[in-house]
Amino acid sequence: MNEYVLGVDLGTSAVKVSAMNRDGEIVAQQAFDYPLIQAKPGYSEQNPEDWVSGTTVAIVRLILDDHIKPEEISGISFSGQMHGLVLLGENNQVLRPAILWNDTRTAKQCQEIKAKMGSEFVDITKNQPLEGFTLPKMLWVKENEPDIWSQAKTFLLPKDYVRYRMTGKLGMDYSDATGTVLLDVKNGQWSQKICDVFDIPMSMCPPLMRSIDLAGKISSSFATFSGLDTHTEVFGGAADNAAGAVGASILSPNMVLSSIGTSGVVLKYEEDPTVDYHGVLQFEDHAIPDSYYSMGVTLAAGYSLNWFKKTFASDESFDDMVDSAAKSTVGANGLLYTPYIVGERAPHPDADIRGSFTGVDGTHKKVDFVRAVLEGIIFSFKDIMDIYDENDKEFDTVVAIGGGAKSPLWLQIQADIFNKKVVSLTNEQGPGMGAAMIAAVGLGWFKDFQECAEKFVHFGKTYVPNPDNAKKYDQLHKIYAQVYDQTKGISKQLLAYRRENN
Ligand SMILES: Nc1ncnc2c1ncn2[C@@H]1O[C@H](COP(=O)(O)OP(=O)(O)O)[C@@H](O)[C@H]1O
Ligand SMILES: O=C(CO)[C@@H](O)[C@H](O)COP(=O)(O)O
Repeated sequence: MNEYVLGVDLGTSAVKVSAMNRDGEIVAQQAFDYPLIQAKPGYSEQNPEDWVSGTTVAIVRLILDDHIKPEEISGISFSGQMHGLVLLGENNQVLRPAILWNDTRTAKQCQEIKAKMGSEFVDITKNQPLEGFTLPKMLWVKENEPDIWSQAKTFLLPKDYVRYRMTGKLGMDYSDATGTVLLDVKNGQWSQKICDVFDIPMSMCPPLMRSIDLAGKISSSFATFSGLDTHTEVFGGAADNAAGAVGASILSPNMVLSSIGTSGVVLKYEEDPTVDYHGVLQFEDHAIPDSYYSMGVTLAAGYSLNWFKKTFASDESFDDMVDSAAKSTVGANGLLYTPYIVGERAPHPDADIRGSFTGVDGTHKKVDFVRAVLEGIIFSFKDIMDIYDENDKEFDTVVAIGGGAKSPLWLQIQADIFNKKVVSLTNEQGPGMGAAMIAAVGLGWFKDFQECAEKFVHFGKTYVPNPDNAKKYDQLHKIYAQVYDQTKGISKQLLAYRRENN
């Protein structure tokens, strides 16, 4: 009999479910898109029911179209978009749309956290309070929607809600729990102190588990709904970036992950829990027991490209639009783009900054704009890599994952801007692969992630920096790095104008 694990990658644009066998081969994949609700500038929400139905449809298609037999699915695990607040009431019903990681409405609540707790907050959570994180979102609901807050009994993160609907069991894994900034990271427990200061009942915090822990089995109601079998074991899973790092075999400090999904992430495996990036980078529990990672996030990486395509190139395919950038030059003929179109997180935590094209010239063509967008996103990653350089963190290999890693041109741009070799995977689905690996290790198919990665992770082409291009990009990055300071005042004024006139 065949045996499979399913890796559920609950992204921001879509859910992708991969079925993998014991030899680490992807035997089938299905995806289902869902919308983002952006009612006001800075707002970003999704309906948790869309995640559940999207995941169910993808699983049903694996069973009906790809002929994966339910009795052959031994385990399921998850990679989940981080930080999104799902509030549940008395009967675990969803109380309002989920407020997502890229929603930046909580500047006031972040200030309140800083004012009330100062550096003690960073000591406990290993992170600064930033708009995207879960605690500020809870405080926003408490302040702005007191009727909803008064009904709230539990909070979950996106993939935890899907897991709950599959198993009937509430829980959250440590890698995602760090991103709530309610976790006392050193002690591996919800922080009583933070709950007390902000008057959040500890009872709202779900039980904690490790990524590889068994959360439960498929419930009979979800089995009826999806066609799955009730023997299938469901494991905790991880934050998408932790799962992506596992799926890209980032298992030692000499390797760095570059992920272009809706967001962009530069991530480094950390062995030492006392490392201090002064809150400029995030610091999280890993999916691998007793280990950590640091990362910097560009809020609008793939999102910038989606926005550009939707707005200026809706008649072209994604591949054609991205490939057209080869007709421009290194540096897009002197055009720079900053990807701050929904605000930014690292290295400029600023909800009010907005994007820009700088140097627009009468000779520029659409291909220059496409190229500037691709390059600007990677310049923002370079800003984060420079923080590792400043902290004497050495690494020699960058592994690229996410939808953006589908483009060979963009992978070469990464190698040239980072001036480091960039390795792709044979399949760009790092988070989905990581989710499947978590289930495989949870089931005991492998003794640890290292052994599992040897079977599951397959590196593809290596992109080596072109020295001439690297030199030009170094010069351009120095110009790019000035744009944030030069545009932040203007961005604030424009945002105030929009708020007054919307
Ligand atoms: N052919 C392509 N070439 C380069 N980038 C692409 C291509 N297709 C999609 N993308 C980018 O990939 C992003 C989606 O990546 P994905 O990892 O699936 O995101 P998420 O997990 O956030 O849903 C899109 O925002 C888009 O910008
Ligand atoms: O906020 C973060 C990490 O802190 C994001 O990386 C989200 O986890 C969403 O990821 P994608 O949908 O872009 O994969």
